[in-house]
Amino acid sequence: MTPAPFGARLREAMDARGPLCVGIDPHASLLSAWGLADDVGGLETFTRTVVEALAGTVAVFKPQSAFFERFGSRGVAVLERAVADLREAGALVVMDAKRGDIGSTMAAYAETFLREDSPLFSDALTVSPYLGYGSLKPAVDLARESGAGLFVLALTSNPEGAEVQRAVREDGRTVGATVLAHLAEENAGETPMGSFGAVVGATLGDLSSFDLDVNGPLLAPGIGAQGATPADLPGVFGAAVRNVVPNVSRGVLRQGPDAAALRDAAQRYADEVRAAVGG
Ligand SMILES: O=c1ccn([C@@H]2O[C@H](COP(=O)(O)O)[C@@H](O)[C@H]2O)c(=O)[nH]1
Repeated sequence: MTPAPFGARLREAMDARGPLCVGIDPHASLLSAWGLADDVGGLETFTRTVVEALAGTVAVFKPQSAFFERFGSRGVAVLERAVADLREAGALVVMDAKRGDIGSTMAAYAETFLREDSPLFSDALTVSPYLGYGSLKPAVDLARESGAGLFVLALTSNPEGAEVQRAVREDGRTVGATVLAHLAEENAGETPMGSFGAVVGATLGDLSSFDLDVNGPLLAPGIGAQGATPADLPGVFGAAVRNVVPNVSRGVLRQGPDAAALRDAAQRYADEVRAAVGG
């Protein structure tokens, strides 16, 4: 049986656990700060500690695939196990792999992360539209079929993103605004919201010149280590703040390896998000 669409499952999870997304980014510097070796054993202990501490309370996790791929197939095995354990505990997993390629290759990426019987099947995947939004079609189609979702890079949190995303097209729209418009089309008519979200950095200040009302989720990295705070969210997202999934990775992970300290940090961010956006 195909599960409910990602957008509906995400809304339910946000209502039940709050919208916070905790990133699992096992940087070498974090492994070292936790007293772990920069090897697969350290990666495994780090990941298991985060999963065991937070999987029962946080709504969404965003493992950063790069930090697992760094260790080759054994690192990917740690990632597979984390995805399975997080989902088993009732959390949603957004795989941050930022895939994007010509359509025929995109289809293979989609099978890797969005086909239900794949070992890396995730509730949603981050993808790049910068080979043209249409190149993402195989991922959109498979996500619809498997009840998964996508988060498409629209306005990223890093300052370098602007040279591409704020470039103005011949029709006068920016590239980022065009990505947002595509997402609004994908999500048209979906309730409670569609499954095709945008990545929009929490670091970007006032975005009122963009139409963020895509009737889908907005994954907002940049809180914590990159300088944004939960209090910034209403100013950045305006009315669309109700669909924001704020991500914090290092801001939480730096509090480890103590499980209680990780839980406290995630709870503090969750409380600050609630105070800022309501709910
Ligand atoms: O625009 C983007 C898109 C993705 N990211 C990713 O989010 C986390 C942020 O980590 P922090 O430690 O909270 O800074 C990381 O995995 C990035 O690759 C982003 O930062 N900005």
